[in-house]
Amino acid sequence: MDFKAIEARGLVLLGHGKMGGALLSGWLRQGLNPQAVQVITPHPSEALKATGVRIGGPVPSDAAVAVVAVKPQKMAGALPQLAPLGGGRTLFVSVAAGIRLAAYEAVLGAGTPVVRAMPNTPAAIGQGITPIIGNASASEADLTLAEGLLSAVGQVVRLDAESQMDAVTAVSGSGPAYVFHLIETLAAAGVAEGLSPELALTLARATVAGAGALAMQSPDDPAQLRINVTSPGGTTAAALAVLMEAETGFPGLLNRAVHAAAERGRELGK
Ligand SMILES: NC(=O)C1=CN([C@@H]2O[C@H](COP(=O)(O)OP(=O)(O)OC[C@H]3O[C@@H](n4cnc5c(N)ncnc54)[C@H](OP(=O)(O)O)[C@@H]3O)[C@@H](O)[C@H]2O)C=CC1
Ligand SMILES: O=C(O)[C@@H]1CCC=N1
Repeated sequence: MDFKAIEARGLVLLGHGKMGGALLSGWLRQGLNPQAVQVITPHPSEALKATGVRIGGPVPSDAAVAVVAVKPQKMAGALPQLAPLGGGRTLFVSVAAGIRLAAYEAVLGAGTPVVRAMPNTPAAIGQGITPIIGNASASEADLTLAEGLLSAVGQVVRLDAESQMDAVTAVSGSGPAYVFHLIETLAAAGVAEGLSPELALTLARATVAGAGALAMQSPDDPAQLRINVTSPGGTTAAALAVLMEAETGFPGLLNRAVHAAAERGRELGK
C-alpha cells in the first residue's frame, strides 16, 4: 500500500485494543509513518507509546481516515469524539460488530462516507481477511481507499449488502477464536492420550498451521484434502466418523456456533 495520501492528512484511530492494535501493527509494519497516526484511547499502553504515533490531543480537522475500533457497547460514548470530522472529507472505517451504517450517519451526519469492515486478528501478521461494505455516501474512491488500507493487512472482499455483515462476522471475524480453540482442544486430547502438554501443543499448532497453509495453496478443495488424509479403514476414518456426525459432530456444532455469533451481531445492532 502507498500510504502517501493518508500520511498527507493523517489517520485517526479510535480505540487501541486487540483489533485496533492488530491493525495498527500491520500498518506500521507495512511502512505507515507513525507520525501520521493519532490514537485516541483511554489507557495507552507502553507498547503503543513506543511506536511513535501521536496519542490523544485535538482531533485533526481534515484527517483522511478515521478508524473506529471500540466495542459496540462503548460506541455511543466514544463516537461523538469524532463528530467534528463528520460530514466532510474524512472517510470513516468502523470495525465494530453489529453497529449499522445508519447508526454512524446518525452521529456523524448523513453525508459522511462510512465503510463497515470486519477484519480479524491475523491482520497483525498480514494474514487477515476483511469483508467491507460502504454507505450511500461512500464513493468508489472511498471504497478503494478502505480496500487499500485493509489489504495492507491481508485480503479484502467487498460485500453486496450490509445484511451479510453479521454472517461474515460470525465466520471470519470471530473465526480465528474457533481455530485457536481447536488447537487448544486438539492438544488437550493429545495429552489425554498420554503425550506431554508441550509436545501435544507443538503438534496441534503445527498441524493447524500446516493444514491452513495447504488449504490456501493447494488446487484441491478442503473436502479433497480431507479425503487425501483418510485411508479407508484407517485412523482418520475412525476420527471422522465421530467428527462428521451431523448433530454431535462439527456440522451441527459449527452451525449452532456460527448462528449464535450472527444472532449476537444482530442484537448488538439494535
Ligand atoms: N477482537 C477481534 O478479533 C475483533 C474485533 N472487532 C471489533 O473491534 C472492536 C474492538 O474490539 P477489541 O479490540 O476486541 O476490544 P478491546 O476492548 O480490546 O478494544 C477496545 C478499545 O477501545 C478503547 N476505548 C474504550 N472506550 C473508548 C473511548 N471512549 N474512546 C476511545 N477508545 C475507547 C478501549 O480502551 P480501554 O480498554 O483502555 O478501556 C480499548 O483500547 C469491537 O467493536 C469489535 O466488534 C472486529 C473484528 C475482530
Ligand atoms: O467477539 C466480537 O464481538 C468481535 C467481533 C468479531 C471478533 N470479535
